[in-house]
Amino acid sequence: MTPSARIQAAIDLLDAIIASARDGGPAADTLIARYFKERRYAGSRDRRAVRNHVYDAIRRAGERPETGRAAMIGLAGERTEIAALFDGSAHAPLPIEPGEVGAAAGAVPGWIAPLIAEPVEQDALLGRAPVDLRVNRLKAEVAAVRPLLPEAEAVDGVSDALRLPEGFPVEQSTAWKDGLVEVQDAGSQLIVAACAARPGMMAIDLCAGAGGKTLALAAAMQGGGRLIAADTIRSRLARLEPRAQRAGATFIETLLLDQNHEARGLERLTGHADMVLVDAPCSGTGTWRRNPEARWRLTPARLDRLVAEQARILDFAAPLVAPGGALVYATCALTDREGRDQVDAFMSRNVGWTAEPADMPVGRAHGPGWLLTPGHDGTDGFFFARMRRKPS
Ligand SMILES: C[S@@+](CC[C@H](N)C(=O)[O-])C[C@H]1O[C@@H](n2cnc3c(N)ncnc32)[C@H](O)[C@@H]1O
Repeated sequence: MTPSARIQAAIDLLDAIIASARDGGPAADTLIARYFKERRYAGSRDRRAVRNHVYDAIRRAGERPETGRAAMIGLAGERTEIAALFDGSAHAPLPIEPGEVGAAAGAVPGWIAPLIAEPVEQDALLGRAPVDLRVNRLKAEVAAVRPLLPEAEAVDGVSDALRLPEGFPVEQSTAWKDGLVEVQDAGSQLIVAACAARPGMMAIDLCAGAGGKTLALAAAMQGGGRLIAADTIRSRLARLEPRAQRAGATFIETLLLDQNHEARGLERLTGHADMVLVDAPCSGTGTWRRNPEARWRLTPARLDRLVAEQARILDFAAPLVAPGGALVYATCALTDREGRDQVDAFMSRNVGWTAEPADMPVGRAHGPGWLLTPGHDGTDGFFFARMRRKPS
């Protein structure tokens, strides 16, 4: 492909990504993979260049652009080498018309900017994310893994974390294939640390998904005790099984819950858990550096629905906790409605709970909980809080 044809390919892809964000379709990565599957003539350098153009244009535009061409013209306004490729040659975009305007630059959609927690550095939400690993203590110590991944660096304040450069193909490494490491953001690892899981505990990961945090809880429990991974989506829980096998975490039980009838499936566990983790569905504000087009999908109505669902999940999670046990609430969102205010509202709806300060070497206190942000901590963005149920 010529450099100009790569720009046109990026424009075509951006059109598909914009429509998909508007209509709730597949993620940008899926669309890019499909696009190149149908265009075998594109070599690896073409793919890399097109992908970079697409993500540069997505990162640059806080609001969802009208068209892919507008998104790329916006980028061209800041990069003359891209502007020069709108040359009208074969397979190239038509020249930029005088007065043709590109998409506006910005980090965050205007409607959500004022809702993001006050200390968050909004520009850093769209930076590039490294590949963080968690050393799986069920199989290895950090010191034993380091020589296997010499490119990896330690992460201050997160004992089992190693950090690799963006895009490092860790899944091709022996350490990953043998289950010595899992890909997991250092911030997620700190949430699991806040759960203070220990061998012999009865722990429930209530929104387990494919089990990223379940596996870390299993390692903290050293395979001893009872660990239940629950979710409402069967396909997500199914992805946990092979990961657990690879990690040697074979004591995990999975529990498929019926959406809106969760309490029924959880009834026999009432009052039994030493720790319940609610890693709630959320706006994903804190992971925009990994999925930058996700900010074009979010709407005020969707945020309202998420906030209501988080409150509902907290309310059916709380009765599971034994007296003296802990409820840990976490989101990868940075709006106060989903974090600080959600926990404050839970505490005012329920008596007999105390918020425990996290006091970690990374992050900062925020209301009843703890905030991690890309700008301040170099992790994905998270809010989490640990609430202790009064002993009986
Ligand atoms: C943020 S994701 C969890 C990520 C996962 N804990 C990890 O570390 O990889 C939120 C999960 O909550 C699940 N979920 C949504 N509504 C739920 C509900 N009512 N009860 C239980 N899980 C729910 C979603 O299916 C999704 O897998």
